[in-house]
Amino acid sequence: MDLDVLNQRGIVLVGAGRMGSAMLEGWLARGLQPDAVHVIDPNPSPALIERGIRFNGALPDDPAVVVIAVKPQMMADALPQLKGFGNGDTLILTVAAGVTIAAYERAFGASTPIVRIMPNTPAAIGQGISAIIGNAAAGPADLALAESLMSAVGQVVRLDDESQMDAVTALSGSGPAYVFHLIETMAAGGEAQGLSPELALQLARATVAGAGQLALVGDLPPGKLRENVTSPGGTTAAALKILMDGETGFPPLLRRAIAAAADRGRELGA
Ligand SMILES: NC(=O)c1ccc[n+]([C@@H]2O[C@H](COP(=O)([O-])OP(=O)(O)OC[C@H]3O[C@@H](n4cnc5c(N)ncnc54)[C@H](O)[C@@H]3O)[C@@H](O)[C@H]2O)c1
Ligand code: PRO
Repeated sequence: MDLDVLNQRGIVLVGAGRMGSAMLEGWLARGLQPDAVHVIDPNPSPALIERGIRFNGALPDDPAVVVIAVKPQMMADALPQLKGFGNGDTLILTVAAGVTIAAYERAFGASTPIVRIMPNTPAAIGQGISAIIGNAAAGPADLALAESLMSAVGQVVRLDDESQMDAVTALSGSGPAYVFHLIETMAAGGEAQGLSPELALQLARATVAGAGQLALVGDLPPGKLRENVTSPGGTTAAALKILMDGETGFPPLLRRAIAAAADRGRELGA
């Protein structure tokens, strides 16, 4: 990633909580200079302060990028102080769920380049995936800069239309939580069969991580990987009969869960 423009002009991060810090860790690891980073956050993390990042101080007049990573519910408090970064050369990036590009254009002005991003927390270890979409004022160089920043912390996909963002949020933005819950519930299932909590958790974690890695790096689609585990008439088939049930299994359950998350995204943006 070419960080020269960020190291020269500076980057402002508004909100350094779980998602803001996860991205910042990835950028620092790839050569972003701590003294080029200006964080606005009323509750700065001591770990970040120790890195030499500037907190809640004077901001550069013309930073290359402003990254907004506050909760959607805090947006009305956070945006007014940033208005001065609008209608210039500063690229506005935002990771907030639900909040639409139109809302940022109202705050910054429609000629401001704005890119909406939906990342996820595996960004903290460089294994995230982010979807990006820009407004009309965001040109190819703006999108390239947004893509370059987010590819420092994982994969990046470009969306065709902002209307896809709530579905993306429901799938990959919130998705790590579903997987962590899968680990919890698989471990609980192992415990119910007599394993100790520690052993059940170790087995569940390694199984989900290993299966995830296999699905990511190999050429085989997940359905084929599933078949490769499933001996006819064997143990896996007995479990999948329950999990793949069209009425009570994963398919209707995850369809409902992802729909609920997407609906909530639409509500947050309304
Ligand atoms: N956590 C995730 O998995 C995830 C994934 C994708 C997108 N997001 C989006 O990222 C954003 C942040 O979520 P999070 O989980 O990091 O939340 P968080 O609560 O961990 O972090 C938010 C941070 O914003 C700070 N803050 C509050 N008001 C502020 C203000 N007026 N100005 C500056 N900073 C302020 C808080 O002190 C906190 O550190 C949300 O909009 C969320 O939709 C989160
Ligand atoms: N975390 C945020 C939320 O729960 C957005 C995606 C993941 O709203």
